[in-house]
Amino acid sequence: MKISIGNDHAGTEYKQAIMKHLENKNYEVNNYGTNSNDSVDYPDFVHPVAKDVENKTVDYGIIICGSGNGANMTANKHQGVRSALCWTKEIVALARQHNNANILSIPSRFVALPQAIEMVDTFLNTPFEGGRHENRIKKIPVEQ
Ligand SMILES: O=C(CO)[C@H](O)[C@H](O)[C@H](O)COP(=O)(O)O
Repeated sequence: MKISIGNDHAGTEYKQAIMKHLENKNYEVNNYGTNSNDSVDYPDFVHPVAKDVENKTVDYGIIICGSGNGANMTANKHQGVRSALCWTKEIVALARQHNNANILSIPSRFVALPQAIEMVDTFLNTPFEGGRHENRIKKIPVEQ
């Protein structure tokens, strides 16, 4: 499974730990940075992740910023992206089961690192339920 990951300065520490965790499990990970704690603008690091998901060159994206909101808003501007801002593993499970979320947005300043890692595992291992949820997600895009 291929995953793209991107973050701002508030997410660097979490990103590094999540990448290590994923690579230990043999996931293929594209890291778009940032890789330092210097202040940056989250869209510069989130758009590349969302483009990969939009173009289906990866299976999933993981994005991290302080509140998760800026990253989530940015990702959801891309066609076919369903990015979910989550702060518990239960919400993550629902985002996969009901919404077929393809990007997980983690608010690093509001969840502990072990919980964030647990959320990532839940995200990657929970299937979409389909059924009644299929029609609903088809209605999400604004008609052109
Ligand atoms: O974009 C955000 C809010 O939606 C993220 O939480 C950022 O990480 C945050 O705004 C960064 O804040 P800082 O004061 O510049 O560190």
